Amino acid sequence: MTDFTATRARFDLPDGIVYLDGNSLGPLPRDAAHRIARTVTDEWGGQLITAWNRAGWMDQPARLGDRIARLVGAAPGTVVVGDTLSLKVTQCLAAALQLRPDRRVVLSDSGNFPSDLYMAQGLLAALGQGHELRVVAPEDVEAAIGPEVAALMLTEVDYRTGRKHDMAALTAKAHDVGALAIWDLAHSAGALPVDLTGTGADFAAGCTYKFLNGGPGAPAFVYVAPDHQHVAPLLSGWLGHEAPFAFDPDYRPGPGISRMRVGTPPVLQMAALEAALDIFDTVDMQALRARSQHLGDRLIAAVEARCPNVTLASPRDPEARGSQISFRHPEGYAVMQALIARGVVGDFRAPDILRFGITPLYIGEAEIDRAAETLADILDTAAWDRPEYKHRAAVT
Ligand SMILES: Cc1ncc(COP(=O)(O)O)c(C=O)c1O
Ligand SMILES: Nc1c(O)cccc1C(=O)C[C@H](N)C(=O)O
Repeated sequence: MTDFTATRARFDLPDGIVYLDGNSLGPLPRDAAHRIARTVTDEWGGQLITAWNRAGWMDQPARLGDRIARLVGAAPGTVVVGDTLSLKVTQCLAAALQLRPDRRVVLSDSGNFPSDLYMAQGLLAALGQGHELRVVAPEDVEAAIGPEVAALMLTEVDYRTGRKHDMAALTAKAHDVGALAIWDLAHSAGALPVDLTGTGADFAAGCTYKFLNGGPGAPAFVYVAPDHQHVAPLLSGWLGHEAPFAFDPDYRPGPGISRMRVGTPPVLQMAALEAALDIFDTVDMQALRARSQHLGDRLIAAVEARCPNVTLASPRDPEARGSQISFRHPEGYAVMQALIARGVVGDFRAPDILRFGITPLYIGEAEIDRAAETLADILDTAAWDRPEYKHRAAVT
């Protein structure tokens, strides 16, 4: 059982706001400010350099990794936090290619987040071994998994539509042809149950500032299946070294997942993430999923009943989507600005997608209903049709 009234009380949300953008940046856990203040004042201020040992800063990436491991169905010692998701995906891809030296194709899909594709392009070019990044439509991925594929590199939940891949089936298909599977869990971790061990995923990475609520700039996490932890890391930074404080000029990878560390961990961000993960300690991910599906269905039903000019962009089947609902409208950007002006915060993704994150830890039926009613009113009255709502900001 999960008490969602209790989890709601653990977030500091502005009054009057319906926050449906936790799929991009989670809100502030109430304990985070206090936890960061304590890290700043008692640890940084009071303990200075000794805090790396006394306050446990140096081991925090592994401790937080183990806490995230529980949420993504991974064993202790298989997850570590640090760096950004773009970098962690790159490390995963490099490791997978090292394990499949005779193959030259990396298979991904057009629903993947562009940064993953960009990083793959950069890595493959730098390797200079003639690898091809093959990008197919999401629905064509399964058929495209063939014996030439070294690695399947996918984001489980599409950032635009919320469409969810079948991680177990695609990983199994990849393994059938001798390929490895890398999963980006940016829109999965903290949003729905993930079973990295059970699906046999080879590598995975995710960010902690979305559904996990670790705050802007919170570090990413990376998962390496136990069988692959012997691979030499692409980014051979000193904190992934076997003995960082030996200051040996030659790199020797550290044991297990520790070799996926690169450099100095973000101590203040980790303090915030720790506070966010405390909330997840009280959460049953199956209960979270059930409530997310119910709230998503409710939003779809309310919007479709009242807003004939928007079309559903997410799968109608709750099992086939993650924890966001997207709709299309030709004036989506202006409509979203009008919604935000009325306190309903979602976001927009080009060319025409209105995105609403469904986050049961702090969103309930009342917020879903208010969002749908506000959207209907904005569309009925064309309240979006104002120049100030059409002017695009740098960050959308
Ligand atoms: C699916 C996905 N992958 C990768 C990224 C990039 O993450 P980062 O900016 O932390 O590198 C994002 C979001 O920014 C994302 O949604
Ligand atoms: N990481 C972000 C940022 O630094 C600024 C604005 C947005 C983001 C995001 O995470 C976007 C997100 N990946 C998305 O799904 O669109």
